[in-house]
Amino acid sequence: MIELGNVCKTFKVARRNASFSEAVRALFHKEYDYVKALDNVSFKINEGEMVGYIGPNGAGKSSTIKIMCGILLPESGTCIINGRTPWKDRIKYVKDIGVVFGQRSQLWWDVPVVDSFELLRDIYKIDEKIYKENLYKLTSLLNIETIIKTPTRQLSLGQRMRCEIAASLLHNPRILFLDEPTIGLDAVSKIAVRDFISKINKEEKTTVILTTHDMQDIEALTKRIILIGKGKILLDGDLNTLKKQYTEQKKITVEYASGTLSLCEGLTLVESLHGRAVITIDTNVISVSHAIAELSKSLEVLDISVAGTTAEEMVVSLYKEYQI
Ligand SMILES: Nc1ncnc2c1ncn2[C@@H]1O[C@H](COP(=O)(O)OP(=O)(O)OP(=O)(O)O)[C@@H](O)[C@H]1O
Repeated sequence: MIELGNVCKTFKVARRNASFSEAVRALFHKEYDYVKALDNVSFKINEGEMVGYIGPNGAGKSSTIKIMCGILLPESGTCIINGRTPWKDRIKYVKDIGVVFGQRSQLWWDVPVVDSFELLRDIYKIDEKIYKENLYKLTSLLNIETIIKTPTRQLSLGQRMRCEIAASLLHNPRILFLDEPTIGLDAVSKIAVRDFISKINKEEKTTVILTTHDMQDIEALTKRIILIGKGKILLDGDLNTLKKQYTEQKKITVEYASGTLSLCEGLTLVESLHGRAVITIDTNVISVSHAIAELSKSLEVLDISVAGTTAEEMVVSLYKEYQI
């Protein structure tokens, strides 16, 4: 169980001066700005849940993850994870968590990946039998058996990311923090990483907290999302409910043999060409079934498809509404 209560974090940043004279003055008298990265952040995550932690650039996602990992201290608030405060019981606590920062590596750069794994086995004091079992399971599931003998620096991004994920799970952590794990990966690698995350959440009941800007990751993996903006938690809820709530428009594509397109209130034509029309429906004005009935009155319809709301569209609406 993860429980954060009113966590606040402010960074003190030396002010950059625009002019040369100001820069010289700053040598003798430094001025600072204060950036409120987290402003009373509170949430609870149950064991075995997979949660998407989303927000625009600079919202405070990585700062929250760093606090939950125990590598950043908040100035106030509480953070209790599996009964421990991350930055206090460090040695015991790290055995419970696995971390992947998509933009940083936890593998030693110049040595073969398997040597990094061996070092992690020593650091976490993983029992030999468990280590061997996990190494076999993770390398085969992530399809990295042949590449772990290669030094990290010679791996492609997708290969390295799969090795990073294996490294984070060698010690059987109950919680996995993933900060942009699919950043920069091609479509095939993204799907492989997503499938694996989904598998360990379902089969091992590992709690997963995922931050990403890739809404396809969110759509594929999480039921619940927590939205942070300007350091504040703005929303916490079920992805499908939010999708319905935050997107009033649906897109409908009609293919027809004959007739004249006539649009009633709530319908807007996006494009029309050779018996095929794309129309948006404002579901606040007219329901999808009524819209289809109305269109069928004036057209000999061959085929109709309604596109569901994507998480991407929902996020655009959310960011607009919260002005973040
Ligand atoms: N070490 C630091 N020193 C000073 N300011 C920092 C530091 N780390 C983060 N910040 C500031 O805190 C705020 C939150 O940053 P954070 O990295 O948590 O955002 P984020 O949501 O992870 O962003 P992104 O999606 O761009 O990675 C930003 O305004 C950032 O500039």
